[in-house]
Amino acid sequence: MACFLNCVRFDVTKTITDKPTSKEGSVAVSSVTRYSWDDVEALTSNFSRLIGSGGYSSIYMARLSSSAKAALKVHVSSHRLYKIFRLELDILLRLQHPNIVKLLGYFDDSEENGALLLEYLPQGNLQENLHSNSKQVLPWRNRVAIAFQLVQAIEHIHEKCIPQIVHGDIKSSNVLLDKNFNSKLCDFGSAKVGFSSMVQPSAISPRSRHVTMVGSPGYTDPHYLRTGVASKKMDMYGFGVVVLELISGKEALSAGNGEMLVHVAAPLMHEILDSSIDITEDSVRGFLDPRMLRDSIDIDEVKTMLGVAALCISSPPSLRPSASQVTETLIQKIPSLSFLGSGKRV
Ligand SMILES: Nc1ncnc2c1ncn2[C@@H]1O[C@H](COP(=O)(O)OP(=O)(O)OP(=O)(O)O)[C@@H](O)[C@H]1O
Repeated sequence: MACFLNCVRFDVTKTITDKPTSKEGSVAVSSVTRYSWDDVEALTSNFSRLIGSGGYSSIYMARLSSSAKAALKVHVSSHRLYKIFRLELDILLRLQHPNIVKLLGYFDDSEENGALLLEYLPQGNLQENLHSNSKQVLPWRNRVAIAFQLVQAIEHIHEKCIPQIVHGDIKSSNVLLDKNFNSKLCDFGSAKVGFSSMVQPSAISPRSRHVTMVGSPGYTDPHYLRTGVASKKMDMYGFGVVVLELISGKEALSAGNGEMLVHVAAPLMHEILDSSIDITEDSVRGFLDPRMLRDSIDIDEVKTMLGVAALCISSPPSLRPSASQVTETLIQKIPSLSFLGSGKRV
């Protein structure tokens, strides 16, 4: 299992189109509209329908026309949080990828108020879809596709953008789903931009021991927590936790007993990475989300996904795979992903 990702090298064609490298300044932003506050009020019918909320923002339903919906993310008004809005705006203006939420427009008073008009994702976030009892159970094929699309979004920001971007907060509530359950990465308010692989958070200075940590409980890379050094590998750690959520249907941090999924999964992760242990079908099935229809699940695909998760959450970070290595592994080991080329519902 040690060479899990490096052993597989075939000449394959990706099933989802990768846009050419987003060279700095080369992405057309002409289709992004700058709105006035009056426009914002009109688009949201005076903020009449709240569809989501986060630590820094409230998200409202907006209508561009009688049929076209959008989502308006209004950042909390403050001088400090304005910087987060600007960061997210500047990043989204440069990003164009089918698995990253699309920016349609924005409002900016250049002081402390900002809002982003985003494409509307009608199925909400992945966390709700996995953990809310009111939602339909996601079939295995959708879960594999969501992981595949998420890692392609990460590959794009890590390896195909100049300057490169670390998202900084990969978690299931930052993965949105469209009507066909295709995934789109959102929330770039914790991102780090403009370095090749590693950066110290700007809040660290020789004089100050104070560090502004980013990340969410259950998803945060322990290496980052120890060192305060953000890197692409912290995104791969968050991705590994999301893959464990997709396989098990368990929350990254249990609301019931406060247990972390990475701890629950640890014994299985050790077995998966230990090439001397032949992992049994029973132990793999024992970890699967019990709500899924078992008959339709290929156990080798589950083993592949578990192997990816195990490497992504492994420490030290240098042993973790890159996003492109994971993409390649999934393409080679999960042939059913080829259906994604058709753009149809799984
Ligand atoms: N484009 C969208 N379409 C539909 N729902 C959305 C959209 N954008 C955000 N949401 C909903 O709002 C929630 C919060 O969005 P987001 O993560 O961008 O906010 P935040 O303030 O940055 O949150 P955080 O506390 O994670 O930093 C999402 O989990 C999702 O449920």
